[in-house]
Amino acid sequence: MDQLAPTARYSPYRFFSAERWAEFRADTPLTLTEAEVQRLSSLYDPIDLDEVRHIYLSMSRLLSAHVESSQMLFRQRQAFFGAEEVIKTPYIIGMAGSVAVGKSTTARVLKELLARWPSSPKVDLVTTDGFLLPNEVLRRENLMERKGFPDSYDVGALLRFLSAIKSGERDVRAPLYSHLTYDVMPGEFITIDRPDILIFEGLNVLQPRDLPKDGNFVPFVSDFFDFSIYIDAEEELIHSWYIKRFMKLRQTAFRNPESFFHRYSQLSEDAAHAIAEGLWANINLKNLRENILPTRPRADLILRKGEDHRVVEVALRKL
Ligand SMILES: Nc1ncnc2c1ncn2[C@@H]1O[C@H](COP(=O)(O)OP(=O)(O)O)[C@@H](O)[C@H]1O
Ligand SMILES: CC(C)(COP(=O)(O)O)[C@@H](O)C(=O)NCCC(=O)O
Repeated sequence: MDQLAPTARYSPYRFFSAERWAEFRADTPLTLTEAEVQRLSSLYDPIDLDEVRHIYLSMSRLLSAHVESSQMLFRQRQAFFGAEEVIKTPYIIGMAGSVAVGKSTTARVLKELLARWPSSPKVDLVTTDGFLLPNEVLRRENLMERKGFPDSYDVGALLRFLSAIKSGERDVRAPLYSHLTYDVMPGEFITIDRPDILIFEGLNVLQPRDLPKDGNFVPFVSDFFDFSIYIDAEEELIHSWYIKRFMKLRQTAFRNPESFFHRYSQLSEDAAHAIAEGLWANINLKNLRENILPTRPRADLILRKGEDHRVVEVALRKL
């Protein structure tokens, strides 16, 4: 597929090799140990301390500057409004990218790094899978083959959640999803209580939608973001990561009789491989091409991963 760097003369981005990007770390201290990084990395998306040092510390330093400037703006607005109350709301970082590109690991590592800034901000992480419609509804609406597509989410609930967070509400609940049952978990929630920073991660978080003709306010999910990150890689690489992960899961998580995919652990290697290829081609690749990749140019920062899951190029939107 395409390279990140554009052929067109104007691009809203500046592009950096991983080596160049690493230099922007400056004096940002490394606050994670190898053991902590291993705990945060998922079995299927390896990351090591070197990658944290080279890619994540510069990212942490950049985000620190952005968060600080938004806090300064908040104080100035407070001074501007005088006696009027101004509510301090969480700084929201949106994170998008394909299935199997490694969003969860990036989000978890980033969360830990941000929480270890000297100011010790409260950082929370929410994934959008909890906002998927329950399988019962997806089946009824013939959407099981579209799990992860924009129409498989309860977009209203998602927007209500972000709107409550941005209004500074306390104890806002987000529903949870289980990869074991392949379904949302009825009655299970994570409660978000006015964090300083919220990382909001999911396939479609940069998705726009049709604008209502009547001029009423219908927000995009990304309207609530202060900063957005897209995790990118060549289509063929993500494909291979998805298949490898599926084949590993077959020997681990799918062995659990309660796993939705348990039957695939009983199949021959070839038959399971064919199932994984089908899921990739019919659901995840389609979703990547139709809905996810088109949102890439909306991100403030793009991390492009290479062969061994390492970031090889970074694109940062010019201000
Ligand atoms: N069928 C599954 N069983 C167990 N865990 C899974 C399954 N599918 C995905 N996961 C885990 O769920 C998380 C999210 O996966 P995914 O949506 O593909 O995004 P990403 O790979 O970008 O983090 C990952 O940590 C992944 O390892
Ligand atoms: C649950 C997901 C839709 C990801 O959801 P997200 O947190 O990005 O909203 C995805 O991991 C998934 O399970 N996709 C369905 C196709 C498949 O089984 O690969």
